[in-house]
Parts: sequence; structure tokens; C-alpha cells
Amino acid sequence: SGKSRPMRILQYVQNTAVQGDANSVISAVDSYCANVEWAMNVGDKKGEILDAVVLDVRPRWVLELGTYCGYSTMRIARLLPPGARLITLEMNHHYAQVAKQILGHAGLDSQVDLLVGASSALIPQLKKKFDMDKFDLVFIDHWKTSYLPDTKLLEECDLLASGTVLLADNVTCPGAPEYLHYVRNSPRYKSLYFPSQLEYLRVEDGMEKSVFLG
Ligand SMILES: Nc1ncc2ncn(CCCCCNC(=O)c3cc(-c4ccc(F)cc4)cc(O)c3O)c2n1
Ligand SMILES: [Mg+2]
Repeated sequence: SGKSRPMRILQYVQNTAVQGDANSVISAVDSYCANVEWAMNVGDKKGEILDAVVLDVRPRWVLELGTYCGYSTMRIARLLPPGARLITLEMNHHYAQVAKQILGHAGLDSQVDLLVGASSALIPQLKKKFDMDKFDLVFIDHWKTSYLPDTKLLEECDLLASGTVLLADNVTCPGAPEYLHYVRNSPRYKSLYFPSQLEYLRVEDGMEKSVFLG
């Protein structure tokens, strides 16, 4: 039942996860997607790399590009210091609606602002909308061809500080070759590859961590 894959994931979460317990919601999504039907969450293996970066950066302001069902949104939000904010951008209204409900089930909606729209249209509005200056961490997980233009847009909008960390999912599979070439060759970034596997599958993937040098 459930008209869409995100809806089926939401129903499984509502039926099996403990309300207010983010880790049980994360585990429920992982067990559903590992055993019932695959979905493009960052998953538990790459999720541990994401967790480690969030804990290392201790970010005050986080931007996520591509929310989907809110899985990585939860992984980030549950590790944020008090007072920190996570802004996540999602193009698809249906995905955003499901993500809101999954975040609500996890009890994490207070730290998260979910905006619906294209990242290219929303990024230039963020400083004014949230009265903020720079992001400390950006998690990039939307259209793979948007990674590079949106990184350049973040630079142009003066949203990156010296030390800001960009963490990009799927740089091997499906791949983001133009983005990788840019962050690995630009003198303005220090870049490092974290090898891993595609979510729920024995296929190589990895995440690229790039520190903006100002
Ligand atoms: N500009 C803009 N602004 C805002 C937005 N919000 C959403 N979008 C559109 C994003 C649509 C989903 C993006 N994610 C992926 O496509 C993705 C795919 C795979 C994958 C698939 C098939 C395979 F065989 C293997 C791997 C695995 C992953 O982990 C992925 O993250 C936006 N775009
Ligand atoms: Mg991804």
C-alpha cells in the first residue's frame, strides 16, 4: 500500500519506530530500505562518515541540499549543539511533506527549517530569510549536476567562511565529476575523499569533504 516509496517508508516508520527517538527512526528507515525496497538515503555506512564530520565541525549553521525523506536531515539534526540550525532544501513537494512527518516522528522538527524549491532560487534568499551570515557545514546530496553550480552560487552569495566544510554524497556513484575536478583543483579548497559503499548495496561510492579556504 502507500502510493509512493517515500509514503511506504513513512508508514513503516510510523508503525515501527519509537516516537521522539531519532535513532529508532533512522534504524527503521535503514531496515526498510535494506530489506524491503531500496531508496536513495545516504544510508548507515556513509551515514557514519556524515555523523563524524558533524561531530568534528560542531556547526552552528548547516545547509542541506536535497532532503528526500529526511534521513540525512535526521542524522545531522540529532547531533547538533543546542541553538544550532539546519536548513534543508527540497525541490519536490511530496518528498518535503513526507520528510516533515518523518522529522516530526523523530522529534527533530524544532532544529530544522525545510524549504521547498530549487536550490538555485533559494540559496540567494537564505542570509536575509534567516538573518545569518555564513554556513559552517553544507551537506550536498541533490541533483549531481547541480553540485558544482550551487557550490559556485554559495561562493558568490558569500555564504562560505574560511573553514566552512562541504560534504558531498555520491561523488563516485552516480558520480559528480565536474564538482570533484573543481574542489580537487581549486586553490580555494582542501579536499579529501572518504571511500564507502552506495547505500544498502555492495557498490563502491564515497563522500568528498572539502574545506573552503576563503
Ligand atoms: N536543484 C535542486 N534543488 C533542490 C532539490 N531538491 C531535490 N532535488 C533533486 C534531487 C533528486 C535526488 C538526488 N539524489 C540522487 O539522485 C541520488 C541517486 C542515487 C542513485 C540512484 C540510482 C542508482 F542506480 C545509484 C544511485 C543515490 C543517491 O544517494 C542519491 O542522492 C533538487 N535539486
Ligand atoms: Mg545521495
